[in-house]
Amino acid sequence: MADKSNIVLIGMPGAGKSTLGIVLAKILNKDFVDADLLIQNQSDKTLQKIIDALGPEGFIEVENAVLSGISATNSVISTGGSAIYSDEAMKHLAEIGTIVYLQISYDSLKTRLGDLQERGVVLKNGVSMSLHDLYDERKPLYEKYAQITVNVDDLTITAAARKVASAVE
Ligand SMILES: Nc1ncnc2c1ncn2[C@@H]1O[C@H](COP(=O)(O)OP(=O)(O)OP(=O)(O)O)[C@@H](O)[C@H]1O
Ligand SMILES: O=C(O)C1=C[C@@H](O)[C@@H](O)[C@H](O)C1
Ligand SMILES: [Mg+2]
Repeated sequence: MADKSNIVLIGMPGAGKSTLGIVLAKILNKDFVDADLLIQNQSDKTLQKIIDALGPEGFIEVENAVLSGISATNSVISTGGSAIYSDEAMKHLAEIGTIVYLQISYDSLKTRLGDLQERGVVLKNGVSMSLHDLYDERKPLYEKYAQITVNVDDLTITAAARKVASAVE
């Protein structure tokens, strides 16, 4: 049987998966894996360079392959915001851990993210896609894969990490 000792964080870009993830790992006495850094390591390129070179669909293929190959145990795994576009990867992550959706409102997304173009976000329908379009497109996908949902609007990183820890313990 697969080891389900991992906590896998999903959610909108800027929801705090990376920032909160490491705090959560300390609270839960787990290791920490940032999937974005695995993608960079395995491609030897920055995320933005991969997106620029391969386009959104190409980046999603690379992300799918890297996430599907994760074999971590007893870790908090922070995914990138676009992980939910890869069904194979999400199924693998559900087999090796509990999927926790860090939910934020559209207003929080807007405040956290700033400029979409600067942030290196995957815009599947091209650069004309607004932040609102992105939120509406992704929200049902995060909900589809979530096993536990934790709203982290208006919480500090530490308070949000404690709330997630209580939800999973
Ligand atoms: N609870 C919070 N309160 C205030 N700011 C936050 C909070 N969580 C994250 N931030 C800030 O939002 C920004 C994005 O956070 P972070 O990089 O952790 O997001 P992410 O979910 O990992 O995004 P991505 O999907 O792009 O990897 C950072 O500047 C971070 O400091
Ligand atoms: O939400 C997104 O589209 C992304 C978020 C980042 O974490 C990276 O995975 C990448 O820049 C794409
Ligand atoms: Mg991150």
